[in-house]
Amino acid sequence: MNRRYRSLFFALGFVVLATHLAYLQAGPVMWTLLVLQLLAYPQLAYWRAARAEDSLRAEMQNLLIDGVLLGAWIAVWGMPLWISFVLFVGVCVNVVIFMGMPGLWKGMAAVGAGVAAVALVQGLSFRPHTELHTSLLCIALLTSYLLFFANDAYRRGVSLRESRRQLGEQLAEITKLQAQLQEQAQRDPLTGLHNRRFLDEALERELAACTAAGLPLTLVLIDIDHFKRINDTYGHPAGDEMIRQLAGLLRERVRDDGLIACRYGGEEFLLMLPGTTVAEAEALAEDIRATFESLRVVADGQAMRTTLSIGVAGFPEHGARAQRLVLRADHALYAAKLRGRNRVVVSSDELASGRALPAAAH
Ligand SMILES: Nc1nc2c(ncn2[C@@H]2O[C@H](COP(=O)(O)OP(=O)(O)OP(=O)(O)O)[C@@H](O)[C@H]2O)c(=O)[nH]1
Repeated sequence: MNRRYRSLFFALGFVVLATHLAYLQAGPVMWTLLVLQLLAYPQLAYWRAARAEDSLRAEMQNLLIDGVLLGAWIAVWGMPLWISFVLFVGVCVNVVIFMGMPGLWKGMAAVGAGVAAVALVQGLSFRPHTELHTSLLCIALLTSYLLFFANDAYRRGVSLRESRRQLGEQLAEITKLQAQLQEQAQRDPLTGLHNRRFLDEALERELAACTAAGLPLTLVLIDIDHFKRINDTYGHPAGDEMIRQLAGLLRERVRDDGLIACRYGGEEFLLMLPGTTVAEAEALAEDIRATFESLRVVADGQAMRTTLSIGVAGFPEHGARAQRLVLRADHALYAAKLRGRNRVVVSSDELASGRALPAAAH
């Protein structure tokens, strides 16, 4: 990951340090070592990190090895001021970039270790002078080094902002899809009405709200009469069309806020009417029944007609719990079927106990 920078700046450093070696009139051994250090070593360091199991960890170690080696060079040359400064700052900037401030101490220790190693072997000398052109090249090298990193930080910042923007967009898309999925999970695909799962939750919620507000809530359970016969006579797609037509009619009648029409089962629909009394709901149910009775449903060129049986039960008269209310509406619907269909029946205590049902119902 650091190969480009290390190779580039060691190569530039070679130009700078070569001028100092020329000034020192260094022999071939020193030149060979410098070539190995500045031109061959970066490739070796990359090779080592690339082959390591944990490349990042190996590269961190490479940074410290850089520090030790450059520290040794500083000591070998008698600590020429500008060169020492540039190499020391270079090592420190590198370790801070890759390890943060805790890395600074490690970097300084590495340079110190290089200096100490040379001091042990050959003792320390102090020759701070560099030629003017070497000093100027040092300044240029350090400046370009820092500018390179600054530009890199800028580019990383830009790409980070771009990634954040893309992530934000993806998150918004996911949130939208989640909302769509949730909505679909609560809808019946044939009619687009809410499904039973949605209603079961909504009913608990609305019942609690109506109880707290002292408002009535009425359920209207609607079932298509002789629907099996419709399917058998006209075909299943025609039956579907009839279900859709009834759904359309119900949707039209419960357009007000808070009133909900749902497909409760195959050919069974439930209206939840918060704030509506049993008498109001009964009138609405009667209107729906009469409208549907006169409706000619056309599917595949065939006109069909049938009727609805409807049961009505309301809070607080017929119960205070959701399940109880649905059961009471179901009993009333059952009574409507038994009394000859095509009618609206309101729940009563007799119906709930089974006393008001014809013998066939027992
Ligand atoms: N076309 C169609 N038919 C359905 C759908 N869901 C349920 N059904 C059919 O609805 C019919 C309901 O039949 P039954 O429960 O016997 O009721 P019914 O024939 O209406 O008789 P009553 O309710 O007593 O008047 C069954 O034949 C189901 O196959 C659907 O989505 N589309």
